[in-house]
Amino acid sequence: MSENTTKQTQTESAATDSDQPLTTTAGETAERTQSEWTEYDFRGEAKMTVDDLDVYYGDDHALKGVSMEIPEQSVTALIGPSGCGKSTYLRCLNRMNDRVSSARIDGSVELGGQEIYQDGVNLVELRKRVGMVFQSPNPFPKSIRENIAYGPKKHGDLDTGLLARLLNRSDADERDELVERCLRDAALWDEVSDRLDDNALGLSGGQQQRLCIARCLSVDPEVILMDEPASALDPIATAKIEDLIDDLAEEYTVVIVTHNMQQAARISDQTAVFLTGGELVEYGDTDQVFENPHSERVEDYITGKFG
Ligand SMILES: Nc1ncnc2c1ncn2[C@@H]1O[C@H](COP(=O)(O)OP(=O)(O)OP(=O)(O)O)[C@@H](O)[C@H]1O
Repeated sequence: MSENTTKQTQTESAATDSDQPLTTTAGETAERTQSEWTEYDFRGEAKMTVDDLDVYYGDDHALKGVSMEIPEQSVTALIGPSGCGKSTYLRCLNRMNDRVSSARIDGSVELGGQEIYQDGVNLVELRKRVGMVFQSPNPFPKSIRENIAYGPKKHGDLDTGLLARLLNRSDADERDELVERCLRDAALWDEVSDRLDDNALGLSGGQQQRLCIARCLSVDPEVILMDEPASALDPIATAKIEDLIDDLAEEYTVVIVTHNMQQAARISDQTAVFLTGGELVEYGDTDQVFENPHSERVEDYITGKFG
């Protein structure tokens, strides 16, 4: 890194003032709190800022003091051996762990400068802004069209009824426009445009996963969390999802858990490496993490010496 490179440490990240723009400050190096921590200069502003996050499941301390900033409109990959806490971390970003009765979460997670763990946060609204795509495609057993229209209808985001008529539009026009836009954005339109009323469960696994991404887009999220979205897919379907993720990052902030290091290297802008025990050991530009990791343990993991 050059001398002028912005220095970003966990300590600095923790000190980010929510009243200030969430950008790094050039030329400063705070004392490192973790010897293996990476200096990281990301481009753009932080969409999410995680500060000193601990997660416990009962007595099991699954995540330990994790701090990191997630830059907007980019792909952040989370990698590490099984059980190191990647999914736990991902689920903290839209409070999915709230559903686990044994889970206790300490620390702070901000979305656009707003604390998501404060009292009074509307979880439905939060999960609209921070959507999630799971490992196994899980479309509703409904038509392709209904899969997309369901969320906005539920949230009242479609101009239906009186409002649509005042705008001189029919409910069907509103819905069909949205369905087409989301399917196009998820690179699925050309494959399904002539069978929108077919049951979504009749699609291939890769198509179902792109439909789930289209469904996630239908409520206009800012952040898309993906938990191994291609692990159940064949190489061709995986390549389509990877291309799609690349396109999505032009507009959205994407955070993806993957077991596949080549995939992380191919698609992400920055990579966070978690190691056993729930520690975030290294976080940095993807090329740097894979080609020149600061941490010996991360190097051993990446070169396959363990994990
Ligand atoms: N719902 C839960 N209840 C209790 N313990 C859990 C729960 N979810 C995860 N854990 C524990 O937390 C730790 C981290 O699990 P997590 O699934 O986040 O890891 P991971 O890195 O995503 O693993 P994998 O790559 O195998 O999916 C593990 O010890 C796991 O057993």
